[in-house]
Amino acid sequence: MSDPLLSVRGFSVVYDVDPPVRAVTDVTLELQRGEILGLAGESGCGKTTLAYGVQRLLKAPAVITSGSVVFHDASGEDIDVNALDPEQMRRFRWDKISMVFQGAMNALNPVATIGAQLEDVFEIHRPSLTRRERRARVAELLEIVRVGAQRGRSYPHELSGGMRQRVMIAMALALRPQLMVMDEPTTALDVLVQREILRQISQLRHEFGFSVVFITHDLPLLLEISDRIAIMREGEIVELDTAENIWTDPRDDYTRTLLSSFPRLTGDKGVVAR
Ligand SMILES: Nc1ncnc2c1ncn2[C@@H]1O[C@H](COP(=O)(O)OP(=O)(O)OP(=O)(O)O)[C@@H](O)[C@H]1O
Repeated sequence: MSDPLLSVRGFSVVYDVDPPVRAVTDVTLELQRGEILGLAGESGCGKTTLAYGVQRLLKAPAVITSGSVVFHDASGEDIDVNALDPEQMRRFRWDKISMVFQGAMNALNPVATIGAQLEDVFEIHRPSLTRRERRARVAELLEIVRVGAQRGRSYPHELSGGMRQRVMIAMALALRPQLMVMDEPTTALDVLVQREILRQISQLRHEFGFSVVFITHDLPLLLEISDRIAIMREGEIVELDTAENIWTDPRDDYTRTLLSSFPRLTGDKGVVAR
């Protein structure tokens, strides 16, 4: 049954430079509640522009030239993202969406403990919580992402890259968003750590019920983790289907070309259980 979280219709973005770059052209897609949607395509095809554009996170020279974005809130309300004023937009982003970037782990403050940084999120965005409640939430989050509550007292440099990226995921989960956008979130990590984190994200979204838009060049990884995959080429979505169908029965020539460029895809499918 269809239960969309986000409906994007006819969405286009142009970078107003000379000559103009049509980065995203007439994209229409529906993201389902609780699903992991992979965005795949070679460098420069417009993945990041699309993912940031629908949250209105792009700055000049980017111009959204057409399209609508509707967020179907868990409360039942439909939010027309284009109609929000800047203050409403800011609150919407914090309450409903979170983002994890490549190298986000390096954005942690080196002179504050992990626990203090997580507590800050609650202090700012959930001011009604008592200190005790904040601490309990932080401990719980650190357990959820398997960093361990006792690590709250550690400074970022005392943790491995994988641990720090888990802390960033904890931070992204803190306010219980309905959508998590992950832009190459694990690219800087070694393959085993990457797998372990992805397996966990997949489990967490079942538990918490959020949807994920997962952006990466790594199509084999997307085939493992995604429910559906959108293949982008030169700003357009050329194919959008279940990971299964993209893997076994790709319809578009470009999808086939992209699949054949990954030698890893000749063997068995990987280990990330969806
Ligand atoms: N600030 C900018 N000014 C002009 N053109 C830009 C700007 N940012 C991106 N572009 C162009 O827009 C197109 C889409 O870029 P985008 O970063 O969205 O692609 P991508 O698929 O996310 O690439 P990557 O995987 O390398 O991040 C590219 O042709 C890029 O050169």
